[in-house]
Amino acid sequence: MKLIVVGAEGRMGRMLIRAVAEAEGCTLHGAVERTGSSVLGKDAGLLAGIGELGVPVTDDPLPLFVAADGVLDFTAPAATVAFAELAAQARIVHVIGTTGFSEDDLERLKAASFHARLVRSGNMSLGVNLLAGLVRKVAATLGEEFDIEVLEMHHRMKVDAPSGTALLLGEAAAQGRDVALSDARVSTRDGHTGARRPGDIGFATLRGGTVVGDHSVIFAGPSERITLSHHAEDRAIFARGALKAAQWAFDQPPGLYSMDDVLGL
Ligand SMILES: NC(=O)C1=CN([C@@H]2O[C@H](COP(=O)(O)OP(=O)(O)OC[C@H]3O[C@@H](n4cnc5c(N)ncnc54)[C@H](OP(=O)(O)O)[C@@H]3O)[C@@H](O)[C@H]2O)C=CC1
Ligand SMILES: O=C(O)C1=N[C@H](C(=O)O)C[C@H](O)C1
Repeated sequence: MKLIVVGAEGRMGRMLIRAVAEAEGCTLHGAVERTGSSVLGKDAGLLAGIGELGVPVTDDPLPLFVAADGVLDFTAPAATVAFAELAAQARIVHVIGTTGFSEDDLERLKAASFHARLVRSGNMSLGVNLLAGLVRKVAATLGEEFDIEVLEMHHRMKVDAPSGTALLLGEAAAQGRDVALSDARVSTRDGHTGARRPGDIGFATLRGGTVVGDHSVIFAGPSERITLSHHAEDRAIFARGALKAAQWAFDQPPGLYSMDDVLGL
């Protein structure tokens, strides 16, 4: 499978270049960075620290997209929406790990999925997607006397909050309770907030250091508490999931898919 990595210089971009170069049946077809980036023209393999691959980083995605099978995209919302429109024109697979989308962005991704095969998830790891299933089940089993709080911590460079994973886990809890997350979500508390509303799903965000990604869903009930957690130790887990998603989507019709579809959960 001929794959392009966009956002090649990023933390995930460099990890993805390494993962594609090592994966059986995959080749790195291209590497893209934004116009003005200091790494344009540099070899993608050297950028990723694995030796020359003969793939220079470019800021011109279109010629690459038309001759590729898929694109791995962990960039930023505006960039991803533009790449999805190109993936739709080229009728290829677009694996989207980017987080922090607005409702309008999500509508545009949906439109692109009429022609492209899109797989989008706030977390591409096996562990988090399994955890989401557990959260859904526990939330469906426990009543509203158990308060649900989602706690996350990430490295100091992360730009969006709550994390895509926290929202994915919050969605799972809301599905378990058969409510809309938008009605139950409480993302900020400051000052005299009053008592907690029954049924709220709260989010708390910590940022600092080099933490790859820690998430806990706490079910706090009368005199007892259940905590379900995931700790990401290496970004390789996200890259592995993204590659699996690309290979799975290769045989699918156009559409918007999730990691549940990819993993058969
Ligand atoms: N779903 C998942 O499993 C995971 C999701 N993520 C998400 O992936 C995204 C990226 O994370 P991370 O790698 O840490 O972030 P980085 O900031 O390290 O990397 C993003 C890269 O994308 C580049 N970029 C931005 N806009 C464009 C553009 N228009 N064209 C080409 N390249 C562009 C950035 O360039 P510049 O610096 O010049 O802006 C940067 O090099 C985030 O949204 C994060 O939350 C991260 C890990 C796992
Ligand atoms: O920005 C990150 O680093 C991560 N982003 C994703 C998120 O928003 O949940 C996934 C992972 O936790 C790392």
